[in-house]
Amino acid sequence: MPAYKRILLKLSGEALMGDDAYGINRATIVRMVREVQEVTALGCEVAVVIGGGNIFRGVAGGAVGMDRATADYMGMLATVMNSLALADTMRQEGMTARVMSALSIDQVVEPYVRPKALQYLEEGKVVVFAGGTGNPFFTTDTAAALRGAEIGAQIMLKATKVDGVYTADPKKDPTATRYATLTFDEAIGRNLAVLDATAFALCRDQKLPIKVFSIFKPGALKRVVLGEDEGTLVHV
Ligand SMILES: Nc1ncnc2c1ncn2[C@@H]1O[C@H](COP(=O)(O)OP(=O)(O)OP(=O)(O)O)[C@@H](O)[C@H]1O
Ligand SMILES: O=c1ccn([C@@H]2O[C@H](COP(=O)(O)O)[C@@H](O)[C@H]2O)c(=O)[nH]1
Repeated sequence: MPAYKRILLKLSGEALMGDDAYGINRATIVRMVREVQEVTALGCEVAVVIGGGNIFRGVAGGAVGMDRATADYMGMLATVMNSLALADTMRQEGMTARVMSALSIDQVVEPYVRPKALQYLEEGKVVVFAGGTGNPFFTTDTAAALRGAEIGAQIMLKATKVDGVYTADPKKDPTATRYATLTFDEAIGRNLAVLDATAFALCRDQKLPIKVFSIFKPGALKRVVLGEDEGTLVHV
């Protein structure tokens, strides 16, 4: 039995590169989709937000010298590309997925309409929310928190490149240690940058817990959904 009826899963865009330098690695996206399929098979309703870090970030090197808002819109378009790739891979794996975008690109993708998203979830379809929040100066972590709250998800799951929340960035500080649990106020107060502060604050205010775990660990998503000990829980 899944521990949650409905989840919002935030997938790392950057992880989609696999061992490549850029873009979408085929084997990696298929592996991610199969992990999602495992939890839909448990009867869990799944909504997904995927980042754009494998293609473009408004604050990264490729955007140097650009107007920030323009660069951010490019980043949001990158998330639309990743979302389309994800939904197409789901289709190939026998799943039914719908992409809904916060940015209006009618020829390419359906617009985000909350009641329609809720209907899809109730029908057992996976909903992929594309285009972030639709606003510059935000991130897909904040989009995940926002959509998670809107759809009444019981938890936001951040599947990322590290296996939890650490006392400092474990990629920069090898002495950092992992928390099993911590509060939103601790995460914000200690400037723990595994999610941005806006996302932490929104989840705190909406009482939407977050689980951070590794996207690279086979079976980790299923273990989280089954309520087993995996990653770090951030709570009120
Ligand atoms: N205190 C911390 N604990 C854990 N990770 C941290 C911490 N501080 C910084 N990080 C870094 O945050 C990263 C995860 O956040 P980020 O949103 O950038 O990645 P992502 O999940 O790949 O997102 P995207 O979808 O944008 O590509 C980790 O890879 C880790 O290096
Ligand atoms: O609501 C949003 C979401 C994202 N962006 C821009 O897209 C890129 C990619 O998203 P990541 O969360 O970093 O994967 C981000 O760097 C922003 O430039 C945005 O503007 N608004």
